[in-house]
Amino acid sequence: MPEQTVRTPPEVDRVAASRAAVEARRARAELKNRVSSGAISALTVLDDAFADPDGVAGRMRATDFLLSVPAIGRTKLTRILEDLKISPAKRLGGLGPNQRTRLHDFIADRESKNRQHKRSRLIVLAGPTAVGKGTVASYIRENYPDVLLSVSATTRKPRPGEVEGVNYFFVDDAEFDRLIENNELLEHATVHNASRYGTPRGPIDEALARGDSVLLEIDIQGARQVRAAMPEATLVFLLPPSWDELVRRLVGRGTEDAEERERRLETARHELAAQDEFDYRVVNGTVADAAQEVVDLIKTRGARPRRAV
Ligand SMILES: Nc1nc2c(ncn2[C@@H]2O[C@H](COP(=O)(O)OP(=O)(O)O)[C@@H](O)[C@H]2O)c(=O)[nH]1
Ligand SMILES: Nc1ncnc2c1ncn2[C@@H]1O[C@H](COP(=O)(O)OP(=O)(O)O)[C@@H](O)[C@H]1O
Repeated sequence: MPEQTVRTPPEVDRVAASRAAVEARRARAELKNRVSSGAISALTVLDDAFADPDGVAGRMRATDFLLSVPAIGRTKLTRILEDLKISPAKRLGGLGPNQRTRLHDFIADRESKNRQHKRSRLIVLAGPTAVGKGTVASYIRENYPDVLLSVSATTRKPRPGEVEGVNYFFVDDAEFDRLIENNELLEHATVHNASRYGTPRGPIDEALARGDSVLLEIDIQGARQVRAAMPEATLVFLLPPSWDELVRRLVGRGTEDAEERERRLETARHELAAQDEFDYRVVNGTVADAAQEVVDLIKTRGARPRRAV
């Protein structure tokens, strides 16, 4: 029989205590990871800590807690602790009432700003036919690589030079139906009474989860659906400098015959009437200026909607 280690009671207590300490450290590390990955809100952790000072959250040090909050590093930490009048070694459960209030307000304010900040990350660019939506969107894709341009699915046939997966995902009617049935489109519409167009939901959800900005260049029916599905989206309406210039651009593009142009201009009159539903209006005078204005709106995170013109 193997020789057994006989432990005296105090030693048994010590082993158990050290196991418990290791387990508690592991639980605190796990909680820190969940806060830093955004899986759990820092405010929830704080509420838990104050409700149960001896629990996992309550035993967490103020320093470790703050460092797990996204975008707080060592440099900011020192200033924040000073402002909140909390000593670095303090555990959350051991904070006094005033310290609790200050820390709670600080985190609540931060989380509320972050929510606003996320709100303007999804930007919808819409406007009447031939105003230059496609041109401005392409300019943004080429010159502002940190803005992701959503690639729509469409049943229309590719034009010469258009690339699958860059300009559109070209699909047939059956595939478009399948995308709708599987709830894979954030919005979809039949545009100009012709082809169907839709925004794939997956890449947008992934980009927003990463914290990236996404631009959708879609028609007005689509913009309304996005607003209903994601009220936090920012809607931008692109305007022509004048009606005559809009007609010039439509004719100049040369992609529609006279009858189709008339039909589109008739639609454009209705579309222009929808501009007040949008958060911002941007005049497409020059492509570079309009693109810059749209990108500035993406970067003005959390700003309250204002009229650009
Ligand atoms: N609702 C919606 N409209 C889209 C989508 N993708 C493109 N559109 C719109 O469909 C219209 C036709 O686009 P396109 O076929 O490229 O032709 P264009 O009119 O010559 O630019 C434009 O008004 C686009 O804004 C989409 O995913 N959803
Ligand atoms: N700022 C601008 N100034 C002059 N022409 C423009 C401008 N923006 C776009 N265009 C031209 O107007 C036409 C329509 O633009 P397009 O991007 O196809 O419009 P939309 O996608 O809104 O239908 C194109 O020939 C394009 O080159």
